[in-house]
Amino acid sequence: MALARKKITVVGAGFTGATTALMLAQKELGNVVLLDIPQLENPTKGKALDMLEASPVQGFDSQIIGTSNYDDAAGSDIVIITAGVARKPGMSRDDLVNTNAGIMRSVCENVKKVAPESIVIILSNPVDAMTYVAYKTLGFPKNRVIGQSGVLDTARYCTFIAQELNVSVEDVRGFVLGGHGDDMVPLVRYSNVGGIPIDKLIPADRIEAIVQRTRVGGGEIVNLLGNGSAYYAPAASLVQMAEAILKDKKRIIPVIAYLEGEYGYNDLFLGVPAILGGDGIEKVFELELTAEEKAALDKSADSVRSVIAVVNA
Ligand SMILES: NC(=O)C1=CN([C@@H]2O[C@H](COP(=O)(O)OP(=O)(O)OC[C@H]3O[C@@H](n4cnc5c(N)ncnc54)[C@H](O)[C@@H]3O)[C@@H](O)[C@H]2O)C=CC1
Ligand SMILES: O=C([O-])CC(=O)C(=O)O
Repeated sequence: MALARKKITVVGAGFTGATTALMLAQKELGNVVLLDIPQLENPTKGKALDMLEASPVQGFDSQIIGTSNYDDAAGSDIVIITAGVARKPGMSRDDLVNTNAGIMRSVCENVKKVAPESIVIILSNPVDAMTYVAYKTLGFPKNRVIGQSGVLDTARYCTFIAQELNVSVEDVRGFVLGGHGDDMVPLVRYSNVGGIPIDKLIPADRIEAIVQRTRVGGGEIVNLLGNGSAYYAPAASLVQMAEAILKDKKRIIPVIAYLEGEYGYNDLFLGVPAILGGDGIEKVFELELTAEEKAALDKSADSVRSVIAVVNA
């Protein structure tokens, strides 16, 4: 019996969605369906065909199709949602909430019909609140609705640490807790380079500068691009999450998870370290935090709660 390839649908064929589709195919994680609105059906088909035509050169055998028809997404193992508007200089992610909540609801109404068994990963901003909207609309169990922020925020943090020390990014470990906003919480105490705690390697004022740069890392790219937001590192982050699930790798990755009592929060989606495997979020880790770290996390949780209040109004 032939083993079937996995099927991954990427909703939203803009900068992040298209980049994600190509990276998924290059890694041969499955066949890819790239889906956008009917008005953009031809450009979406064109992007998908262009990617497919890279496959003989790069030697990957994943199929990629472009569509605006949810029937093509039927039976997807993973659905990645990037649909929505991106911010421009001068805007915060939270300014996108009303527009993107409407888009998220309509996308999820379709996803739950055609791919009721899928694991859904949300990228659209403000992502903690959009993951909440997706969860409420989909009605899927909490382990199958996951938001992306921590992989990206941690990647930025690790990039800056590696740059500071002029060492390989491969040896930098750390993670960022909390919401995907300017009060996210890079956890310095749990960060190391080659096993050496970073406070033994980098002076306190430079660590603080790295933490601050990480917090506004998305805005730094928005200001440089001028008309949109980051997409290469966000796409790479989505692909790492999809790979962990599709290969049941059981990686420990920071993800936006639904919390029911963890860290003292309820009915809230927030970035926390978790095991990501074949069942989606398989376990959330509740770390011991100092009073200062917990206060920072509370502040971040409050920000997310205030955006969720807007979508619940
Ligand atoms: N969570 C995170 O770490 C990150 C989140 N983002 C967010 O991801 C979202 C997408 O960003 P980009 O790809 O750069 O934007 P983009 O504007 O390039 O692409 C968005 C795409 O969504 C499509 N779309 C809109 N409504 C749709 C619907 N109902 N169904 C299907 N497709 C629909 C648009 O036609 C467009 O092609 C934004 O909200 C952005 O803020 C971006 C980077 C990182
Ligand atoms: O900054 C933005 O608007 C996009 C995003 O979430 C990021 O790059 O972290």
